[in-house]
Amino acid sequence: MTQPLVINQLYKQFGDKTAVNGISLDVNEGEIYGLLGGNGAGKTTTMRMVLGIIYPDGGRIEYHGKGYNAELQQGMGYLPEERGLYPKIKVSDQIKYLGQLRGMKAKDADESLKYWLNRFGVPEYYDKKIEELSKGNQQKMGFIAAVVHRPKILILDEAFSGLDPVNVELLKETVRELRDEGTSILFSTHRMEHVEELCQRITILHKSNPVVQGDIREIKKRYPREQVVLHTTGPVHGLENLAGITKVDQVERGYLLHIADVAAARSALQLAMQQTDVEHFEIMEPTLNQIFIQEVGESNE
Ligand SMILES: Nc1ncnc2c1ncn2[C@@H]1O[C@H](COP(=O)(O)OP(=O)(O)OP(=O)(O)O)[C@@H](O)[C@H]1O
Repeated sequence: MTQPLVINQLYKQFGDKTAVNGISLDVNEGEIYGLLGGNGAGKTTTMRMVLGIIYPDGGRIEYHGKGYNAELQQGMGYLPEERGLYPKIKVSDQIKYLGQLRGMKAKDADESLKYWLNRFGVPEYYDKKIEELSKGNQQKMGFIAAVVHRPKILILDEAFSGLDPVNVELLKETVRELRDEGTSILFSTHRMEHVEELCQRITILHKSNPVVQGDIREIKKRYPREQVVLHTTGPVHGLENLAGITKVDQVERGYLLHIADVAAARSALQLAMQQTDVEHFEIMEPTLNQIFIQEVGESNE
């Protein structure tokens, strides 16, 4: 079976600025693929090339094994980072029109729009103009515009920006459902916790270059474990004097230790057991946030 989306050595230059410098990745059917990077790293440019809005200067994109063709638009959906809907036009007129542009019959577009408005608990927005809605609700309408025609490939650029926590959960659930129905989703965000929850594979871009790529669990194994959680019933004295312990933070139920090596974790555990009962001991995996900051510590622009 051919993959829905394969990007091979994609390259884009604006004047003398290289915006994307040789990115390759592929998205499977029923996958949410994370595209990460600081401001100006090249995420939106990559997405716009996938959508055929701008042309690559080098490299190739294949959709189900074929190059770009106009019909593809019917099978793709896009939620842009900046709001893409017209403020003065009614939600229903606008989204039904977009659905029809992507090959839907007027009746089907109408039914689909009503389904999504109900799904998000806002059927009354059907007759509202975009400018009458709050920023977060405009974002939800943008999401509906991206999925109204049930695209096979969905491009979400900062999909959760401007949403309150309840709406973030609602949208996350919806994105997972679309994935489970087989949609291939390319997902960009600055929020690492969303990536940890939704994506299995990622690419981190830094200054236009892919710097980290692959399965999140495999990526984490490549980074040293530098923190230890130690929960105890009583105090532990002398942790800061052990070799290899670089910092001791007191936390609610014990300590968070910063370690230089695993031997330091072992000696901390031994010391704690000599003095009190140990309730919990864990050598922590690095978080994606820590990996991101390590790789993209320096700003892009
Ligand atoms: N149309 C354009 N003309 C000139 N330069 C551009 C254009 N579009 C993007 N760039 C430049 O290309 C680089 C990558 O921009 P891009 O918007 O892809 O980054 P991004 O990773 O999406 O950033 P952000 O997280 O801030 O949205 C930036 O330096 C940007 O200024």
